[in-house]
Amino acid sequence: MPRKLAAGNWKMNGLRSSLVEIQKLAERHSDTSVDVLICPPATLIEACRGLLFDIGGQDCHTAQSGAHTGDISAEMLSDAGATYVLTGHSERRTDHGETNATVAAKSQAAYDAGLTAVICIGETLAEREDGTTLDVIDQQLAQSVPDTATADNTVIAYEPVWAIGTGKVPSSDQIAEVHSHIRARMLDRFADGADMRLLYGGSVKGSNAAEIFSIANVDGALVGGASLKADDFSAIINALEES
Ligand SMILES: O=C[C@H](O)COP(=O)(O)O
Repeated sequence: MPRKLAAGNWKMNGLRSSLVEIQKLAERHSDTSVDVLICPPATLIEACRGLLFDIGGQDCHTAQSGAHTGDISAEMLSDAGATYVLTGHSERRTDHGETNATVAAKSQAAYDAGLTAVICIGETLAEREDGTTLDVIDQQLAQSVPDTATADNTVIAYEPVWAIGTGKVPSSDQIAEVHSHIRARMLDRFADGADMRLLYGGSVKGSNAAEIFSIANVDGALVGGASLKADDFSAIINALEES
């Protein structure tokens, strides 16, 4: 059985004053039975050192150093105390034109720096409505997940683009279909595919978390908005612990 993981992506939110939310969460979940990951903005990673939880970056460059103004490398994230990094989040794919090939290169850079990559995939609303969801997922998995992926260095996050920040959540059957499809592809491709953690992301809240965590092959969640406040994220962690 894969280890359960509750991951919070703060996106471009959070000042030093927000660290109190992580401290509160750490106090409440000091004996948690699940893995908890917080991906704050890069400016706060160093300040999170020593906290109870795993800390991750939200993106990294394909190179470890060089003339890339404004970018951050996986090695730098690791040096600041991160152990994970998100790659291929839909906001990076959409806003920054990241292709599957870029996502694979960033994920490989993460592995090379000793980080675990949380590789994000998911269909748009148009693709869902066209009935091409599983084809899109297949292509993203084939092209974004490096051949060097293992259950230790890789987490797959299924985030339907239309469910991110919208309050719209796919039905349990829709999540189950995609997660079982991803599991089958990971089993086909990797010897330890059964242990690779598969997260669902998109409008996860305390009120829907238990239902989502009851779905087969859902090993946790990648949470945006509801990870910003300790009370909200705590309810999701509780639901994962009880699942
Ligand atoms: O990375 C997190 C996802 O984009 C989900 O965001 P959300 O929980 O605000 O919908």
